[in-house]
Amino acid sequence: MLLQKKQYRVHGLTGQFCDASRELIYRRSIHERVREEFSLAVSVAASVFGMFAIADYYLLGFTSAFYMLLTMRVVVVSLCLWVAYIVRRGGISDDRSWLHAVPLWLFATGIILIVPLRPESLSTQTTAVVVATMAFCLLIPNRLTVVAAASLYLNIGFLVAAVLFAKLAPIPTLLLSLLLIMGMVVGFCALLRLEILQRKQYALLHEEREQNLQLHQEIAHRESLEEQLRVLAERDALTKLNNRGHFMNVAKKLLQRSQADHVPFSLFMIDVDHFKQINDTWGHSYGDWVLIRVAEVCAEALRPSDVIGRFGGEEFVVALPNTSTSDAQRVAERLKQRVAELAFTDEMSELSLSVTIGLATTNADESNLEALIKRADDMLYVGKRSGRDQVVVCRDGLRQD
Ligand SMILES: Nc1nc2c(ncn2[C@@H]2O[C@H](COP(=O)(O)OP(=O)(O)OP(=O)(O)O)[C@@H](O)[C@H]2O)c(=O)[nH]1
Repeated sequence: MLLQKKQYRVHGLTGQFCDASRELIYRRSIHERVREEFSLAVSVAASVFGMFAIADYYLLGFTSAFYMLLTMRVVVVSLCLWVAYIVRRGGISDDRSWLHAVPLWLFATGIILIVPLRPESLSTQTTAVVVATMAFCLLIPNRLTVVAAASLYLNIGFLVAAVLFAKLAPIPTLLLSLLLIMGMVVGFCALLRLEILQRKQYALLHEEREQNLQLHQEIAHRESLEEQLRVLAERDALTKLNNRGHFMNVAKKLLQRSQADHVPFSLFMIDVDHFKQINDTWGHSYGDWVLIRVAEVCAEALRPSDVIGRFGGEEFVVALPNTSTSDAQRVAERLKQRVAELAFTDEMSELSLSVTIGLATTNADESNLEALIKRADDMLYVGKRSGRDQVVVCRDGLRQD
């Protein structure tokens, strides 16, 4: 934050960002607006400057001084309109920003040149110089240094011309100097304040944007952490199936729903046969891999509404809401078949894998998940004792295989 504040510090005299790269970025961001405003301001000022040819005519008539003034006005107006056109068409790139100064120096020169040709109208011209100084400051956006230099040239040039050609006495010269200085100071301060305010506004907007961005990143990071924590809390690290605790929570809700809807709810326990031998023969990591493959095959063979979890070790549990015993038995047989068909390569190619499944379905008013698991587990035990690789079904406390 401190670093950002430093980036957005504005210089008290130039009204620009102290950080040159920040100033460049700022200028680029307002480039389009400045281009249009500059072009419009120069076009309007050129038209007004040209219109004063009427005043020249009334003061001088068709004299040589009038024609000289007219020529000067035509040159200034044409050049200014040309620059305004260039700016509007192609814009001013950063390396050609001096083009902003050209119309100001042209106007200034034009106004100064009026003094030797119309020295008697000095008071009117003094007003014009003050107005022009203000116009430079207020109508030329974001170019404080350019404007300050051009204003200085206009005012000093005008004062010198007034002394030389209008033969101004020392006291009126002093008064005129004070008036011009006042005009320059007021114009400069107004522009400086405008520049500083604009940059502060820009800095605030950017700081707010950056803070918003950081906030969004923080929220996304927290959401991803929460998701990771949730996965850790609910998933089994090895098989990525629901862990026992999460399975129990979900299965309990499903069982309650089935009871409320008066539909059957089946559950089976799956145990990999002779799994210890797999570990002993190929090692623990191969055993892990077998568990992962069994978990994948089982999960793939189930409906989206069924829920599977790892109960512990090489034992899995499946809840089948709205499923009768006969339907659940078909699913169990299918699972057993899929596991048996699992193909292992290389070192484990000789492995013939089988599972024993104990199946139980709820009685009419049964809502105790633990009791259902116990019955399925009992059937699993029966299956293990009677040769493994089979599905053993229990309904209403009776065994059916
Ligand atoms: N690789 C691996 N082995 C595990 C994991 N959890 C439990 N086991 C092993 O699984 C084996 C289970 O052995 P037993 O309970 O005797 O069962 P079994 O060998 O499958 O025999 P039956 O179930 O009677 O067919 C044990 O050796 C455990 O160490 C695990 O996450 N990874």
